[in-house]
Amino acid sequence: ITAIVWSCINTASINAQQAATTAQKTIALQHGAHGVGRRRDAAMEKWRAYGLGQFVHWGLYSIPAGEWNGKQYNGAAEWIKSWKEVPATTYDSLMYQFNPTKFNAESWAATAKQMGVKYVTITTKHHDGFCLWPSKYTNFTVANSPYKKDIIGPLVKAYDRRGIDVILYFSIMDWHNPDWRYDIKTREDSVAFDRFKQFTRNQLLELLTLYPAAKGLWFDGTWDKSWVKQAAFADSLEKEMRAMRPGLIIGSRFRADEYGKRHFDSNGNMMGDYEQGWERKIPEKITDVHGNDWDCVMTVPENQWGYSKIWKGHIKTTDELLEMLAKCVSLDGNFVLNFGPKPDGTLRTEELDLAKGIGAWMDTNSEAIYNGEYAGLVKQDWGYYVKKTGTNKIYMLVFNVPVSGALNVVLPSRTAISKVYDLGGPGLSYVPEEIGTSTYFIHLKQQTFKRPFVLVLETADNSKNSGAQYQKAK
Ligand SMILES: C[C@@H]1O/C(=N\OC(=O)Nc2ccccc2)[C@@H](O)[C@H](O)[C@@H]1O
Repeated sequence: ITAIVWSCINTASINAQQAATTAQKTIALQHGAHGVGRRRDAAMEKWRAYGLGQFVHWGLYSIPAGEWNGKQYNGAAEWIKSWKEVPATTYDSLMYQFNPTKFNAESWAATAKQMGVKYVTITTKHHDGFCLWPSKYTNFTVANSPYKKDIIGPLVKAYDRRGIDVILYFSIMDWHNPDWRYDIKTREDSVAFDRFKQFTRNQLLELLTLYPAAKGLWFDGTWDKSWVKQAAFADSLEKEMRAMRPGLIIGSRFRADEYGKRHFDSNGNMMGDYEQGWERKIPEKITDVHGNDWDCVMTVPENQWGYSKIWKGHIKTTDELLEMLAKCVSLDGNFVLNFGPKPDGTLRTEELDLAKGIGAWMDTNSEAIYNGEYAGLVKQDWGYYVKKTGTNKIYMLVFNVPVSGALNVVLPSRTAISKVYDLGGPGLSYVPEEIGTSTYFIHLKQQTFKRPFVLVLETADNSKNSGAQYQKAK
């Protein structure tokens, strides 16, 4: 017996040593993630519950709309200033054409409200450097356009008073500012970029001061070496902004740690409050999101954020976008759909139609989207599970009805379905057929469905009658 005991002790100690060596050693970081795991304060709990958001990309790029001197730009319309065919000064003179006479912040916000969005991310300044607010740190703003008036203020007010939270998009990269650098190679670069850093700090503090209702900042244009090398500056600026606006929400794209690691620091911990890497892509499974909050930002065409006259390639339909929304919420994320308003300030018809279609579905089914989280159930082909935060209510968002008409549900053992009903069909309920321990078929009552629909599962603990017999499979 002694020999057996000794061999067990030896095995255990060898396993412990192996575990220590394989576990990554934690690196001491000054400017890495400042928290591990999810923020649990009210502001972040609210962000986590949004489910559906709207992105708005609007600026001077909306005027050329992907075309220059009659030629189509192959990239994303909001990047047209970077096209070699476009002289920067000629692009910048578009400021003198910016006059969205039909712009109406209230109508944009009303469209978003009807669509069912809970937050909106609005471009204040994109990579081209044009500011949609009258910044006092540059002349390249709406104040010097024929339009003259602030765009951001009315938008914040119109959305906020409808209960839609506003997040301000801000591009660090600024092609208009002569002090912008892609990398810091010389003394001159360093002197210029120090001026640029102060300009950036001034504009961000200005935005937080002018628009105190804004709940967060969505940073972009932070991938170049010049900014990646500013770990200390960016960290201190983030701290300053958070101190100025308690509860402020900032994603993983803002800053790098002192080893240049972005989104996840050198110890693998996420920077910021939520992961911002899901741009035009959606995680496949829950392990892809590493237990973090995240949102997916999505375009209607393949890759156009700003208004583009011609939408090439596949244009996503209402049901495709609803399935993306369902998938995001089922995996603990939010889904943010982009709108690229026209230069006159109106929204394009295709986007208005999508907003109406999504809104109509949300009118019936939004309780399966808001305050939703990963249900922890075995994924089935028919669609997506969403669990209502803080309850045992589970929603089945059905997009693919099997030819059998029977939806398979596998629950954790000792859990039973106590009730099933259709969120959309008043009084339409189901009696599931139990075909194994905590395994069921829900036999749908109709054969064809034109739209995605939601069933509500109420579950109960049935550990007491664990030996329960189940109905003979029919
Ligand atoms: C929301 C989009 O954000 C951008 N760029 O996004 C990224 O760079 N995405 C990215 C890059 C590397 C990894 C993951 C995502 C911008 O250039 C674009 O014009 C648009 O505003």
